[in-house]
Amino acid sequence: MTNTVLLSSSLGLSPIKTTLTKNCDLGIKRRKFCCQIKWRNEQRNIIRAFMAPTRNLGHDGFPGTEFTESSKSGNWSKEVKHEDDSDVLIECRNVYKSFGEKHILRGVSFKIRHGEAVGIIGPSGTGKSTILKIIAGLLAPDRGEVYIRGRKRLGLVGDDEISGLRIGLVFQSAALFDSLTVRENVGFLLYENSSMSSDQISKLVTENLADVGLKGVEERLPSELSGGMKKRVALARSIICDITKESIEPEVLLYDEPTAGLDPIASTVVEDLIRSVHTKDEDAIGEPGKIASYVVVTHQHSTIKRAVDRLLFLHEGKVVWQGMTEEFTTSINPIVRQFACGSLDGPIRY
Ligand SMILES: Nc1ncnc2c1ncn2[C@@H]1O[C@H](COP(=O)(O)OP(=O)(O)OP(=O)(O)O)[C@@H](O)[C@H]1O
Repeated sequence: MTNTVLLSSSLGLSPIKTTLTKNCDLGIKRRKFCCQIKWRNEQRNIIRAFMAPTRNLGHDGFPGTEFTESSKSGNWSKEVKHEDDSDVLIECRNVYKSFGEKHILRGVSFKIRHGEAVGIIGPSGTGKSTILKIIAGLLAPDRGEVYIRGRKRLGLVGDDEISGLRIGLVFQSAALFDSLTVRENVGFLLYENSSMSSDQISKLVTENLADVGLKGVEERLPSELSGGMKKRVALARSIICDITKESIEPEVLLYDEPTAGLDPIASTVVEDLIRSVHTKDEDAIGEPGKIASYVVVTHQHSTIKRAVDRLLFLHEGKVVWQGMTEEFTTSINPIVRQFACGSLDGPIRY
């Protein structure tokens, strides 16, 4: 079984992060808190990936895809036509999620296909991070289903019967372990869960850091890195995998606001990095990326334009619009128009 790299965060995994950070700060070394990590790992995604065959792609990059925006029916969600669904990696079907009295997701449906770079946008508090956690298997929907390569997910990520895809989540904060070096952070799961030697892991860490454009930072502590460098280290940690396994599996990466808090240039670096680890692109050392598909939750226009091809707009618990990135600014959907220009006038109320 292969552990998906799930990174702790201030968002969804606060118990882990809190525990880890506390232990790190107390100077307790990796071996001690690995018991906790191992316990948590059992709840992590342990999913095997099988890459769907490459297909003949249409002009928009997706097989037989056709988008039409129609306001006549009152349904602003795009009609998407596909020849077949054999390349669907993840599907959310009519997903509902409430927290107490707060009904956050109220029938969310969409598909993520092999090779796609998808953005999820929408007003604050509309459930974007929640849907990412549901896709990653960290949260269970109250109603509705999540299908992973056509197989219905039962329960959370620890279920062994879930198979077909490794799903990694890169949280909003880079969430590196404070008292571990960059090398230990990036190689963390391999040190703990693989049969690779320290030398092998060390070499792989250096290669993965090079993939994200970082050199010579292996022995630094996170506190010695800039915000943008931390995000890149987190990205390296999310794409590293055990090379001694028979098949090196592609995976889906979910990014929760990867450029939040970065200056425009650092954002561009991270956006290009997200592109470069995609199988359709090349990483910093000219090799094809390892990520089959990815989903980015973002508020940043630059990230929308630069890092994704297709958008899902979440509002009041539903996908109210979807379309290609270039259609975002020209859409006649009043919700999208208001959001695109940041107007106070329109259907979105704060
Ligand atoms: N574990 C939880 N317990 C209680 N409420 C929660 C929990 N997780 C999320 N929520 C609430 O659900 C709503 C949606 O949260 P979520 O983080 O998914 O929104 P978001 O669209 O990602 O927001 P933002 O764009 O501001 O990051 C919020 O009101 C949040 O407070």
